[in-house]
Amino acid sequence: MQHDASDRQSGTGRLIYLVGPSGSGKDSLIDASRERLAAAGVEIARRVITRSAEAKGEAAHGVTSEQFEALREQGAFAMHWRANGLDYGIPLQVDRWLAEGRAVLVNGSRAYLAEARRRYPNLLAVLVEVRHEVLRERLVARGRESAEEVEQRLARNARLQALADPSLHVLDNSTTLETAVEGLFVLLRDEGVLPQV
Ligand SMILES: Nc1ncnc2c1ncn2[C@@H]1O[C@H](COP(=O)(O)OP(=O)(O)O)[C@@H](O)[C@H]1O
Ligand SMILES: O=P(O)(O)OC[C@H]1O[C@H](OP(=O)(O)OP(=O)(O)O)[C@H](O)[C@@H]1O
Repeated sequence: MQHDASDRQSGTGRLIYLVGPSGSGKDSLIDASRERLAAAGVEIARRVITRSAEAKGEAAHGVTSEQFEALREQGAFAMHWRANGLDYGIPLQVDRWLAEGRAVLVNGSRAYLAEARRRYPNLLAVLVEVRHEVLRERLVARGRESAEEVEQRLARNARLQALADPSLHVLDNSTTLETAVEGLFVLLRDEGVLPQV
């Protein structure tokens, strides 16, 4: 049967919707926080992406466009969007975790934020930000995209920055990853996702 996530209740758990420009450090922050998040009972959604399997530095599940389309038709995704010439899907498992009352962290898209909020009205939106000059350096240093793709990502960032959502909680990752991890945990405690220590 085909599912449409908009038909479903979002459950009682809290969705942590992490966004930010490509290269701002979302994946790095998630990786660096993984053990502490697990210990705190926060689940992390594994994205499905039509990115080639050789792509470096990605903890996502890589599929072909045909496989992605088949999964979408089967209703395998709680959310999905297209950006940077790629399809991204968030597995339906997220809704099961939320229904169990668990907090779930998702590496999301800024362009999809309004739709995500419509589906999960109590989501916590967190924006990972870095200074502009740092962003270019990090994208180039990551070495995953071509020079043209890096420019396209920077241009997309400039466009999306203009649409900044005032409800976003900003987390700076211009300095060390440890500082950003600490900031994430402070935010999760301040927002009541995790208990105060
Ligand atoms: N605080 C940081 N200091 C230095 N390098 C970082 C930091 N955070 C991320 N990076 C590096 O920047 C690049 C982009 O990070 P990544 O996590 O892939 O970003 P995103 O998932 O947002 O696209 C990677 O090469 C990563 O190792
Ligand atoms: O609408 P935007 O906020 O621009 O986001 C669009 C997509 O780009 C980012 O993924 P990307 O493939 O760049 O993954 P990465 O940045 O985590 O490597 C982000 O995780 C979204 O899936």
